[in-house]
Amino acid sequence: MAATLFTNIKQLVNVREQWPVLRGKELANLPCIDNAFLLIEEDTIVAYGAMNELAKSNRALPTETIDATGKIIMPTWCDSHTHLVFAASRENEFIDKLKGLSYAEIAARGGGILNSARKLNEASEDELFNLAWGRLQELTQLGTGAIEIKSGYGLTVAGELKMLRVIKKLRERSAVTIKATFLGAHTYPVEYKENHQGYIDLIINDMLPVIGREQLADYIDVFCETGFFSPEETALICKAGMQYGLKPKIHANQLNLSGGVQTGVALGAVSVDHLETMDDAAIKALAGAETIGTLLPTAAFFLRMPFQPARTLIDAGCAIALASDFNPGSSPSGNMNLVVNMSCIQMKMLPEEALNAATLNGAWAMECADKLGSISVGKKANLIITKPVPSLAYIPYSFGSNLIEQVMIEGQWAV
Ligand SMILES: N=CN[C@@H](CCC(=O)O)C(=O)O
Ligand SMILES: [Zn+2]
Repeated sequence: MAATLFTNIKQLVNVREQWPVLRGKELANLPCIDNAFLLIEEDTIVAYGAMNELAKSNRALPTETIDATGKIIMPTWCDSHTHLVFAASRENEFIDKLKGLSYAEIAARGGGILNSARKLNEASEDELFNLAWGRLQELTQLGTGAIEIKSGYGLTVAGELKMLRVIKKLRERSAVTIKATFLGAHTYPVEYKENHQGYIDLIINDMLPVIGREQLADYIDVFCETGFFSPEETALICKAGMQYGLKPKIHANQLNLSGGVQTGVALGAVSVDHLETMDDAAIKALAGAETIGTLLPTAAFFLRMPFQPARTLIDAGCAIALASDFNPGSSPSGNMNLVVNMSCIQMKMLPEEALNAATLNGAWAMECADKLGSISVGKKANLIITKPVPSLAYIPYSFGSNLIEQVMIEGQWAV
């Protein structure tokens, strides 16, 4: 059996025998072992501890020993909110934004999501797969070992199914853990601008039955936002998805107090995501729920919006995850290292809180915490091995540097 032993690890990070979802104060507790060893067999973590316990661990000598002096080893990032499958970048809109147009104004001119939808419907499944595959390889090198990917740039029956089939193929061919989310309710297509119920009927009667039959998605998402889908429409669509076993994960409270958080909580959503615009009622609803609040700071950064109130949410006792929102319109980067940097710098999260939110709570927001998100015996060997670094806090502190030396996904080196 192939085994690898890492020795002399400066710090082994997020080591847990139990891995509950972390909320409030618990987020600041990041268990670590200094001067540690870590043993993996095939694709699985089988032992770890302090170096002085290695002799006692009573294991046969592994086939490979790697000296990790000066380096940190931690679980790979669990990025629980992305739109990784898209046909083309949108840097022209970026220029429009630099010239002063708002996100809503660009959307009203047929840009934004509708622009991506036009291009996606013209692209072939193979083209979309190849583009998404390239992005996934890049993100793996940046330490992402689990990722959620949404549809939502099709907005037609054929387009939405094409996106979900691309995600299915990515899942079949990649060792990265991938979860698929159906986001047919991302916006109203032009032809349904005055006929919202018609598009909702298309989602419920024509898209969901095929998605259910072919098991193309794990989750259902709705962009619950003023000018997009109302809380009532969101609930209707999510309930229809739930009939096919899809659990809700909702775009909520990005641009306005949309009611998305309360709607998501009432539906028992796995997560409500974005949360740039929160009031006391939304914070209270989230704090009292199992639902995870997923913060997407790079989207707030790119759109020059106020950052999510991470401190207030944590102090209120919410469970917080961090994700990239990688998409061509509002977050054209899937770099989770940057997400973690930005969460500390702009949202005042402590390094420990940000690392927990981007690993274990991200895994919970994709319901894969039984296999990923911490260094635990029996979990997958999905590991980030850093370059030599002075301390853990150096990771969010030194923004812009690539501190990752190697990434392991299910026991194999990512190349
Ligand atoms: N807010 C809605 N959806 C995406 C943006 C999509 C786009 O602009 O293409 C988001 O999460 O930010
Ligand atoms: Zn999104």
